Amino acid sequence: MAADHTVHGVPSLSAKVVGSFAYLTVKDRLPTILTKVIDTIHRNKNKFFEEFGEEGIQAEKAAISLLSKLRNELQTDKPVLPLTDDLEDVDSWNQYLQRQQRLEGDQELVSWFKSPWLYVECYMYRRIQEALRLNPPISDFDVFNEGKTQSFFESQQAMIVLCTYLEGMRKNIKELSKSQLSEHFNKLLQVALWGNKCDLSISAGQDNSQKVSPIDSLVSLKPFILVDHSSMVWSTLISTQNSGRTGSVRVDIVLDNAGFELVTDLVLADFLVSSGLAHEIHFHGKSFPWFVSDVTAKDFQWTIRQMMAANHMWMSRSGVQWQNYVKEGVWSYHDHPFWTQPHEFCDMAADAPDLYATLQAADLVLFKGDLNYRKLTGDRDWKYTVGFHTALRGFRPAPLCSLRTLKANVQVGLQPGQGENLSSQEVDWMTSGKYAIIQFNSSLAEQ
Ligand SMILES: O=P(O)(O)OC[C@H]1O[C@](O)(CO)[C@@H](O)[C@@H]1O
Ligand SMILES: [Mn+2]
Repeated sequence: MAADHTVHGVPSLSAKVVGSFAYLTVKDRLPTILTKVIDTIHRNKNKFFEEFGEEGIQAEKAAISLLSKLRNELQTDKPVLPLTDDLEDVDSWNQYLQRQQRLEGDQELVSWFKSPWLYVECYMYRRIQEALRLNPPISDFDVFNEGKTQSFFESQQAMIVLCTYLEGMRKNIKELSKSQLSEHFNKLLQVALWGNKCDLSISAGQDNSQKVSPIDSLVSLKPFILVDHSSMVWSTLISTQNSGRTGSVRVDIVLDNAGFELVTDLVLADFLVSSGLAHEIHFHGKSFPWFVSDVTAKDFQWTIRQMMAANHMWMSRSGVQWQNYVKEGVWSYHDHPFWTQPHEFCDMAADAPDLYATLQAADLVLFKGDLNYRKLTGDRDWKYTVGFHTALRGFRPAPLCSLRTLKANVQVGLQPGQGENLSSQEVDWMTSGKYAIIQFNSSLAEQ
């Protein structure tokens, strides 16, 4: 299926619009990320030496040299180059480049500032991976690991609050009425939503010792949820129970960031299982380090181990419970190369039919975070009032819901005038992470 730069006249967001958020990201934010990656590799020089001797040092130098070259290509708007490493997704990436080239036509080569933002930003993370893959002794080094670990430890206080809430509820969860369950569900759905904001702001403000509860802050955050379809998500879960089906209810969570956000997702998943609303949770993560803080298999396992080892009774008890869920297969972690590719999700059925079929087996799919929203909507310059269903362009493997704080300038499904009002009050409302959506679509028609 062809990616199209303009769908029904709706263009992809791109750095070619000078001054746009895409432009500022490609011009300033991406080179800054690359500089930090280079610095991280350099700071770990001694570790590479200890592990691999002189070969480790050579690999460190060679990787840094490839990344500096990458930064230079980006900053001088050079053509996007084919990948040359041995990962399983190389052909798919190189075919995608050809696809983009066909859309560009003969006149212009695909390049950093001219092509769709979604494509070039994803490509940058894949090139970081290439720089490591081409230098085998350090191929598995996660350049974003330090930040992810730090985010986990900085939000301990908020995690304790969440685990205490969860363990308190677990005791008599089977006796709760439907309306009590629905209240807990709404709270934990919102916690998972705001977990996408940025850890510290929801956890304990600037000061970690000040114990602001992520549960208590939900009330004051409520006005910032621009679209709230949580009742439809609830109805979907309940209807699977009422339909008299014998099979088990399965919820898939397409994860976003490690650290506090992942813990909020695991707390929600635990609630779904322990309440009996779901019987199986499939988590989908990334197969290599991606967009700075996204969850990989290692992060997933590390997080559960850290929880188990925590020096707090309820936190470690939650960790033990989660480890059991994994052992029993009630929870499972999956990755698929498609999640670390640049495709809009409407391409999934054609380009990753196995993954699409996997999602079709779910009763509900939750998509966490901003990047997943950009991929759901194709990262296009949609009008605010266009329906979510329209923007999904046929992507409907199962009833789905996006839980996302706004960090990029794409938003659909707003009320007439809502977007314009926000724009007149706050220029950066779409990118600051202050606003959020719980946006649902079930298969057949516009909501
Ligand atoms: O982790 P999230 O919520 O997907 O956020 C990452 C987002 O941040 C950005 O870098 C923009 O701020 C986007 O490229 C990306 O969509
Ligand atoms: Mn992310």
